[in-house]
Amino acid sequence: MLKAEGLVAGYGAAEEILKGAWIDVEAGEIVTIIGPNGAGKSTLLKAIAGLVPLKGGTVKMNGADVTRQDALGRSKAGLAFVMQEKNVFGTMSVAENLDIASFGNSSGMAARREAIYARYPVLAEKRKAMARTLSGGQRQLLAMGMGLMTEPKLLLLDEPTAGLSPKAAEELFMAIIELNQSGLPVLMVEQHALEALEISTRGYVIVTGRNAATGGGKELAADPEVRRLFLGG
Ligand SMILES: Nc1ncnc2c1ncn2[C@@H]1O[C@H](COP(=O)(O)OP(=O)(O)OP(=O)(O)O)[C@@H](O)[C@H]1O
Repeated sequence: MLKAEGLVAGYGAAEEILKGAWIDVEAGEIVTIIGPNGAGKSTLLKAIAGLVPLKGGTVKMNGADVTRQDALGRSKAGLAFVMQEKNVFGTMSVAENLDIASFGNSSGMAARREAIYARYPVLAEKRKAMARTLSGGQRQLLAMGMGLMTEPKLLLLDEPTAGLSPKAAEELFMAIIELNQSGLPVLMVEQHALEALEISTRGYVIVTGRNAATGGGKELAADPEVRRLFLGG
């Protein structure tokens, strides 16, 4: 489904952050990227989504080369990227946030919004509330709902549980599993590495912009070296 190879990217004149990283996602998978702070995990997701310009490498979606497409083109190709922070418009209502996420594809917008309300009743209850009044977990559901408004083929989530209480984080992981079971593949970056790997079909370890390890989610979560390096033993 997603095949990203040899990605080289960074910010301005500084040393490249991504130095040849690669990621595959197959249909039906949840794939998690873990690694130390500053390894380039978020940059990797942004490079896949077209939000950081690539200096090398290719990104393919379902066999189609989207490397030269900008972020909107990649969204139309089926990629939805949910940022870690500032991922909703705080002074707009829940409904307005969902509608603005339909930018470029307004036909059938109301039906898609209703489908998201059916999936996340809490958003239906709060449809007129300003997004800034939502709890952290509700805000993250709204941000994912905004991604779903584009009818993606692959959902990219950058640290979806960041800043959430343990209970809210667990609920969000459940929401990610449910989304995946409804047929949507997910590629996420997570600081809660162990919990995320436990629900993932596969995982990648990224260190200083390169692939350091890859394997099944549970297998990586149980790997003593991964545990020592990233999970505190
Ligand atoms: N917009 C930016 N401009 C300049 N440098 C940036 C920018 N965004 C990130 N960086 C730098 O790129 C490097 C990799 O950042 P990135 O956020 O991709 O890492 P990460 O693995 O996701 O880290 P963390 O786990 O801490 O979020 C860091 O040194 C960071 O300071």
